[in-house]
Amino acid sequence: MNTPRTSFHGVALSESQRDILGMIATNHPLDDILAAICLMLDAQDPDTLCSILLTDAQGKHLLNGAAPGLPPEYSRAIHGMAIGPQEGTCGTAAFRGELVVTVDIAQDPSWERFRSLALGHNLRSCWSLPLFSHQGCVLGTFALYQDRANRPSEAQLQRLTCAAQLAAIAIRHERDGQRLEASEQRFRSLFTYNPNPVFALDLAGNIQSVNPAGLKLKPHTAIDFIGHHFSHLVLEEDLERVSQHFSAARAGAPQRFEARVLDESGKLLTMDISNLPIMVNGEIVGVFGIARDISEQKHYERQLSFNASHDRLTGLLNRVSLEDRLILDCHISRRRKRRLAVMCIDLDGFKSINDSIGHYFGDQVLIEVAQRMTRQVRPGDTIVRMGGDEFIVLLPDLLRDEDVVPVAERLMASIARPYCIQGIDLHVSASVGITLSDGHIEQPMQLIQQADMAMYKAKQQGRNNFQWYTSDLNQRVCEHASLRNDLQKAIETQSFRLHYQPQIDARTGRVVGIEALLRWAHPEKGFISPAVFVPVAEDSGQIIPLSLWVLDTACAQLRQLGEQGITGISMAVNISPMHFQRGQFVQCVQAALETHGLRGEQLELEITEALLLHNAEQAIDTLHRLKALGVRIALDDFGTGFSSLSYLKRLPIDKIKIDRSFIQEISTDRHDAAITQGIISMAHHLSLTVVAEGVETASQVDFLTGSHCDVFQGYYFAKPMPYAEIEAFLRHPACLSLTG
Ligand SMILES: Nc1nc2c(ncn2[C@@H]2O[C@H](COP(=O)(O)O[C@H]3[C@@H](O)[C@H](n4cnc5c(=O)[nH]c(N)nc54)O[C@@H]3COP(=O)(O)O)[C@@H](O)[C@H]2O)c(=O)[nH]1
Repeated sequence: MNTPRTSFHGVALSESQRDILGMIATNHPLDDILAAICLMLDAQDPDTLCSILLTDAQGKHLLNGAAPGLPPEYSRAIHGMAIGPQEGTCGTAAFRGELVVTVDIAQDPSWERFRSLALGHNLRSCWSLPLFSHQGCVLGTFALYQDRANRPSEAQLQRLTCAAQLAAIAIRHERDGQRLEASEQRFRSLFTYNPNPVFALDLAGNIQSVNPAGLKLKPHTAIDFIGHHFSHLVLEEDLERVSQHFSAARAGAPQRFEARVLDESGKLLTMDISNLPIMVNGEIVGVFGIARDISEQKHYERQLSFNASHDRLTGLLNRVSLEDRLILDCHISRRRKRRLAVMCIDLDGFKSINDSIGHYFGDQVLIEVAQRMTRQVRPGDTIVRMGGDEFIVLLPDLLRDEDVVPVAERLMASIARPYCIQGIDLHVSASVGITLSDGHIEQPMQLIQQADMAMYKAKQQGRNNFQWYTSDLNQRVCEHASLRNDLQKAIETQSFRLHYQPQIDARTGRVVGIEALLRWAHPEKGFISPAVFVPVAEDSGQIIPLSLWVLDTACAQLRQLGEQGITGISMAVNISPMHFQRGQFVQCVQAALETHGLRGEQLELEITEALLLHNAEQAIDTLHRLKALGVRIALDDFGTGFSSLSYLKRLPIDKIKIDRSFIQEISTDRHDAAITQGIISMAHHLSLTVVAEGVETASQVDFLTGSHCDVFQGYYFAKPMPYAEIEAFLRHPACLSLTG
């Protein structure tokens, strides 16, 4: 080896060391530093030649680091040598992780692959130390070669160790720098490309940096962000809470919370914010604020919760919200020592709107009803749509019980005003049930039941009125419910019968018609009057199947009478307003006539004025269609309803039936007598036949005959009777006595 020999000088070494450390500190390229270390060592010990090899990225091979004294051809040849148990001195040292001394390359079995190469360059001995990272990974090797078989002296080993340490420091420094740079780049990417706004705040809460997504919040004032306090971004109402979270994060506890900010356009955004402490060398130096815009999500959440608690059609609260509101209102009235009124409001005549002109019109009426009601109550009051046409109103702050009356009256009056929908005038009214409480009630929902019972009473009282809850109502409502159940069973088992009552011509005394009257023999309670169960069936809708059965049976038995040779009489059937108002009513009548082979004139439908209360135009149209079938129409219970004469002349009817209440006192009460005579005379002017109902005495017959009444019906002639009896009765058509 022809390298100059110089003696070892400790001082010189430490100076060179300082130089090299300086190079490291000033971030010289690693190649230069490693070469300088080698040159330093080569200069110190001319007997040796240095080589620094570095592990590749996979840690499997050694690559040239620096070896300025070694023949380049040799360095090139060993570049990429494997790390392994028998891979020359360096490959083996890297593999074992310890100093490996090869005294004689010519003899060493691990030099098999490179022996001739080494010997050809006059390299005979090699001593190699592995270089380690902080984590104990092998970074490379530092080796000394000599041109003779030899082992290292103590001083040489010291120099080797010292130089290897310097090389390790340089390599670590460079790798740490690379790692730091990579980590910084990764962090910067996370910051820059984060789709959510990210703010770095100092400990005082001033914005130090903001990413592009954050800048978008207020693009025109972006520059103003930096150095400003985060409070400029936050909505004032949320500021105190946000500051508390910031302080907690600054104290080391990561925070997550929601807050509202205003964007550039003044739009209010709801943000899901994370506040994370920024930790540097174990010290908190600031806080990251990472915000995610959840405005849309919040919007949907609000919508979902609104839908869950509100009625879609009217926007009022729905049934789900009722109990909570009621509990709250009980609490309010207890605390303020006020009265709580609960009103149950059910619309009268609403079903017929739905049934006759369709749900669109029904919906529009409900929307309008909700708006009108809302205008009649105070902001602290509650209106709930229970479903269908039923509403609950809660008034939690009444001074006295009677204060509910004007509210109920206002509500009823506002509901009763006509509804003009697509040019069609519609009318509904309201039946209102009221209950009162001081808020001290264990089960507040009982108040709803009480108001409901009172509302039912209002319905029974003729609708369009309000009624108070009283304790005896409970009993009646229970009876009503049980009657409804029994009715259902009776409908299913067809347990009804029809009785027939004759109608007598006043001039001839002959039977000109019979009226079908429904009869129900309850299995336990015995005979129940239709005056009791028909209204229940009307309320529950059970009247429809019942009415259909009556129509069909009456037609079938009239046909049967005809087959027995009993002809020339008509069959009168009572028609419920609910059935009449159904869209299919005319078709039902036509079908019954066809099924039983009857002519229209053989059937007489008895309707009441209640039919005309809601949508009279529609009712008149239906009557015309029935008349077109030949069917005759009688106006029943005349004199008890509103008996509007203007309507009467427009109605396509054939008869009026004077109500029994007038006939009863006809001989003794001159007012009833006068009214009856007036009705008869007016009806005749309109070319209508007059039937007197409930004729019981000869004097009544005399008076009515003298007043030119056309037809009589009543116990004086015959009570309603079953089919077999009416058949026998009609088989012997003797003229009935028309005088006492
Ligand atoms: N929708 C339907 N309503 C019906 C049907 N069947 C009957 N009803 C209605 O029920 C009410 C009570 O009827 P009812 O108990 O049958 O009473 C009728 C007669 O029995 C009774 N009547 C007849 N003559 C006399 C009498 O001289 N005195 C007296 N005290 N009562 C008498 O009057 C009732 C007949 O009423 P009307 O129908 O008005 O002619 C009643 O409102 C029935 O309409 C049905 O199938 N469907």
